Amino acid sequence: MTAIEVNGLRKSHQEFEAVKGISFEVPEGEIFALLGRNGAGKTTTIEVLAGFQRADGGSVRVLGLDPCAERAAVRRRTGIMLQEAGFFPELTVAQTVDTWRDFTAAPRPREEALELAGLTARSGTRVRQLSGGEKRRLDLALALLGRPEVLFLDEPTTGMDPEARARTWDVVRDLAARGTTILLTTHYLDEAQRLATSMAIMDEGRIVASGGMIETLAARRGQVAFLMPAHLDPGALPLPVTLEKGRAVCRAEDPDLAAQTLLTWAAERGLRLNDLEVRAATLEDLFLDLARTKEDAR
Ligand SMILES: Nc1ncnc2c1ncn2[C@@H]1O[C@H](COP(=O)(O)OP(=O)(O)OP(=O)(O)O)[C@@H](O)[C@H]1O
Repeated sequence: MTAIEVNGLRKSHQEFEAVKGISFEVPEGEIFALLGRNGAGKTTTIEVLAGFQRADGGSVRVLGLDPCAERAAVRRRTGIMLQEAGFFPELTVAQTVDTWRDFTAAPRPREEALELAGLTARSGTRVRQLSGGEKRRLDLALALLGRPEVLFLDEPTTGMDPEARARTWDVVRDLAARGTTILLTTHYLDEAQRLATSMAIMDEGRIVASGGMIETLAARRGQVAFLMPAHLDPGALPLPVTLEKGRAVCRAEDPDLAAQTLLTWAAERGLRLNDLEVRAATLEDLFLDLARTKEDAR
């Protein structure tokens, strides 16, 4: 079943059109990353999906429901973690969770929610004493309280240390494996690449690239990079390279094969290709390519 359907969505803030007719679908149990620079329209899209804002055009469905017309039903079955949470600073973590439990139908036990978010040890700490990353974790605990079928996570790991980030990824993966559909935004491209099964990249309110993560990246060229040997003319190499910050970079559909060609060529000449790196395309490459294409079009 399709858990989230967005069809030609448009949304303006006063005069400014933040979302200009976007469409995508997220099947049940998938992790979908909505990506893009600051101001691309990601949060606006989440706010419409969560029923906080009404679409100006197009349609959205969450679990087959209209988030605006059927707000109560959608709220019961979804969880949301927005960028700015409104907590009461004087309450402890445990008191905050208990307060939210009172407003949640069939909530998880407090200890379970804290455990999932890695906050058990901070249970008695006042919210004002939490670090930024810990506040994000408290947000996650609250978003998970109602055992949501769909979870919206707006920059869930911002401010978290590497360990907390990795732990959050595990929680997200585990929830998806049990059937929860997750739509997340993040500026950490490695995070999106590791977590999401599919993605859409937004720019100025439009989707400029989308698809399955593995398929999208596999269709792009990877690269082989190495320190350019001194006194070697790049034109003499068996494959074309560009020089980027002192490194020779060869873009190739099959980077393993390109590396073999380059290494064999070097060995035959008694040369070493130092600091050799061979890798498939990354989301960061895709982002940079999109930025270059946009720059060239100007
Ligand atoms: N309430 C509002 N009133 C006026 N303009 C708004 C409002 N909310 C958002 N905008 C504008 O709409 C555009 C899209 O904002 P949005 O928050 O959806 O982007 P975003 O992709 O989530 O960005 P970020 O990565 O910075 O969170 C921005 O230019 C923003 O300034």
